[in-house]
Amino acid sequence: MTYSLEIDNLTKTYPGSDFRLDNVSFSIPRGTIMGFVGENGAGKTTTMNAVLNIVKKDGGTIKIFGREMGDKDRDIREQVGVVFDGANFPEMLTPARLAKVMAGTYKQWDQERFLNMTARFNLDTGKKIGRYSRGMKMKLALAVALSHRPKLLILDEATAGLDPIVRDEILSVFLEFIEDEDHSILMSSHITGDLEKIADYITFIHRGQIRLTESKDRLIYEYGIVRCKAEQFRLIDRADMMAYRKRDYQIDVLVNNRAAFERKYGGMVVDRGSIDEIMLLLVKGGD
Ligand SMILES: Nc1ncnc2c1ncn2[C@@H]1O[C@H](COP(=O)(O)OP(=O)(O)OP(=O)(O)O)[C@@H](O)[C@H]1O
Repeated sequence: MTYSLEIDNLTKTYPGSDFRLDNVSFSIPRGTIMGFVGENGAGKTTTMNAVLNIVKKDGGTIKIFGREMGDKDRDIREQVGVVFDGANFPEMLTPARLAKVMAGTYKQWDQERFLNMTARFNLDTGKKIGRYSRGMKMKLALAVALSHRPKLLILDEATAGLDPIVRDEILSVFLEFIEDEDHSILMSSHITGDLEKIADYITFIHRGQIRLTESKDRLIYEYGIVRCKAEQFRLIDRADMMAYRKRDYQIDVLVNNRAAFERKYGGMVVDRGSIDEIMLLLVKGGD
């Protein structure tokens, strides 16, 4: 399998902060979308910033298209499109002017694509960006990111605060983007329903540590949550639990093979878990 992005034992601390990105490792196969989820402050943006060389890593390796990126590697940098929450283009510019600036910045700038994308998103390219709504700014950021012909898109909360109709449009654009099997996406989102729709894999991060990377279909169709009473819980081998969480009247147990679990523990019912529920168990549960 070939990968667009390979992160291996990435570590990062900030001076004066007790947060630590702790040996973060995960990879994104070409042609796929990786959803990146975790609580506020878990380390998603720090990981993405390290990939982009915006923050300097303390240790580990990061390979984009098989190569480590140094400060001078403009060619790799150009192949990475970035959309961060609160994209801030100069407010006085119109998108038409902005496109001229971008055409001077990126060797591969594709003006026709930019015009197609802005038309598709109903963006008035003659209106100052300062007068754009938040959703329009996000769509503009995406149009810009896609117009320098990236192969990897890094999206940090790119659909946050957008209405469901705009989100749906944007998700379709992401799916079209990865139709080219050379293209991949790393996207963080607290809207896990969006990831359930389009991601191929999900990576869960908690307090700077990767808890799990798994295919979304396995998470939805093979993983499961057993909701059991204390006496049932005592019968379950620890090796069969990925995590568990004690609640008022029941204990939720995360298992990675629903069918095998039900065969082994006849009578215990295993529900499908949503990505939110699985995250809660991985984050709040014991194991
Ligand atoms: N420049 C910085 N200096 C010091 N600490 C920082 C800096 N940037 C981030 N942090 C800290 O690093 C931790 C991880 O932050 P990060 O932004 O990576 O989390 P996140 O998972 O993206 O969170 P969110 O979902 O809230 O966006 C937090 O505790 C944050 O306060």
